[in-house]
Amino acid sequence: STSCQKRWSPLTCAITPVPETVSRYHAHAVGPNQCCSAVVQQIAAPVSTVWSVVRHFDNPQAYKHFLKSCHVILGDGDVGTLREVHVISGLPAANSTERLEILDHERHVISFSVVGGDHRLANYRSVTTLHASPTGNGTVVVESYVVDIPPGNTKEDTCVFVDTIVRCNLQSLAQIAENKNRRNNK
Ligand SMILES: C[C@H](/C=C/[C@]1(O)[C@@]2(C)CO[C@]1(C)CC(=O)C2)CC(=O)O
Repeated sequence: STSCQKRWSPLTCAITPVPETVSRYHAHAVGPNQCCSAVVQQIAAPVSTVWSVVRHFDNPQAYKHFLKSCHVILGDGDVGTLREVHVISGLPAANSTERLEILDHERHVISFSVVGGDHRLANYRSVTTLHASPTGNGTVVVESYVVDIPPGNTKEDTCVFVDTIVRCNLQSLAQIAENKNRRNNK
C-alpha cells in the first residue's frame, strides 16, 4: 500500500481523462464558513475488492480504525439508512449519527452526511469514488468532503484535521483490500 498520499504526475493527469464520476460527484457547494478538500489513495487491488470493503455502510469500522462500533438505527442499508458510530477515546468526538446519501454499485460511489452526534464536524459530507488505475489492475480512491469550520478553528486547521483522518482511513482501506486480494489470489 502507499505510505502517503500519492499525487499523479502532471503527465499522468494530462493524459488521463477525468472520469465523469470525479467531476460529477466531487463538486461540492462550499459556503463561506466551510472548507472542502479531497484525498487520493492508490490501492494495489482491483476495484471489485476495494468496493467489497467500502460498500458496507453498516460496517465502517472494518477499515476506519477511529471508530470502535457502529449500529444501524434506521433503514435497510440503502440510501436514507442512518447509522450511529462510537469513536475510540482520545479524539474530540464521542459519537456521530450519519445518513447514507449515495450507494452506486455500478459507478462505485458511496456518500454519507453527518446529521448529528457529539463531535465538532457539523454538516460533514463526504463522497468516495473508486476508479480502475490507468495502468495495471489497481484502484484509485478519491474521497472529497465539505464541512463547517468549527467555531474558533481556522479553515486550514480544519482541513489538516479532516485530511489526516481521511488519509488514515484510506491507508487502512488499502491494507485491508490488498490483504484480501492476496487471499483471493492464493
Ligand atoms: C472525518 C471523517 C470522520 C470523522 C469522525 O467520525 C467524526 C464524525 C466523529 O469522530 C471522527 C472519527 C472524528 C470527528 O471529529 C468527527 C472521516 C470518515 O469517517 O469518513
